[in-house]
Amino acid sequence: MKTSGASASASPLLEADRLALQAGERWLCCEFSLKLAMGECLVLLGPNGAGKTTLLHTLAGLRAPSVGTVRLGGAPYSEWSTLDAARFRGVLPQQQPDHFAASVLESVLIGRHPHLGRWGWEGTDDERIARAALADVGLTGFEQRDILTLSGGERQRVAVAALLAQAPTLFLLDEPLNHLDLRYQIAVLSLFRQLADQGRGVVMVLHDINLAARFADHIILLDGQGGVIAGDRDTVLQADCLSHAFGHPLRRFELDGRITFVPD
Ligand SMILES: Nc1ncnc2c1ncn2[C@@H]1O[C@H](COP(=O)(O)OP(=O)(O)OP(=O)(O)O)[C@@H](O)[C@H]1O
Repeated sequence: MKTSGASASASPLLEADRLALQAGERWLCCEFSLKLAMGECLVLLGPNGAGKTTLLHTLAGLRAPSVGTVRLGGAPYSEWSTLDAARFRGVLPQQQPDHFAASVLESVLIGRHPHLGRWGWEGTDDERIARAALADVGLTGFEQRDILTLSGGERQRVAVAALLAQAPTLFLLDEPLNHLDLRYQIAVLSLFRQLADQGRGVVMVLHDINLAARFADHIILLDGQGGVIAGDRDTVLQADCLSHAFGHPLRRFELDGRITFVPD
């Protein structure tokens, strides 16, 4: 069981060593390594089916790597208890499955479960944290709404609020911008960027290259044919690499100091 906060805080939040991933018969990516420190944001980019979700799930400890190792806070997932891992890293899935009616507040309070005491009751502190998380995603006033009545974007923001309430050190986000309009795309990415700047770590799958250019420190670009380019944002975000990976020509512009890629 991983319980040593001291060693977890001294190590990189996340490390992958000589990682390679396979789905069925197909190799999604050749061997590569990564390290994510506190304060950093890593974006996973690539075309549909390239293996971004598979990679995110592997980094989250939800599936074993085909080759190589993953270490969370300095230790392999096998040394973490489920509860300690849930306190240290939180995952935003690509889809939010809702099978039962529940209030928005109850749904966000699920994020507090790894922190509850022995009897599993949520206290006033948990409720305060959940309400603050709802405020962070612009959903104050939605607390008593049935989750099944929400729009797609509202539901996505509830999922983000539940993850904020979980308050992990490392956030792993699979397409966090799903269903969000332009304003909330920027708001949600700014929120996670701020959390990274305050010392957390963020790994996220994005489809928008320009938002990746704006918010990432590091990029892993999967080309869909097993190729991987991993490195600093400015090293990886080159028009030729991106055009090759996405199978469509892109041009790079600099506008008011901001890098922008435009498809031909
Ligand atoms: N059990 C399996 N057997 C065969 N292929 C699989 C299996 N599981 C996943 N795949 C394939 O692995 C590939 C990677 O899937 P993944 O969901 O990681 O891609 P992605 O980059 O996140 O794609 P998207 O952008 O479409 O969400 C896909 O082509 C998928 O069909």
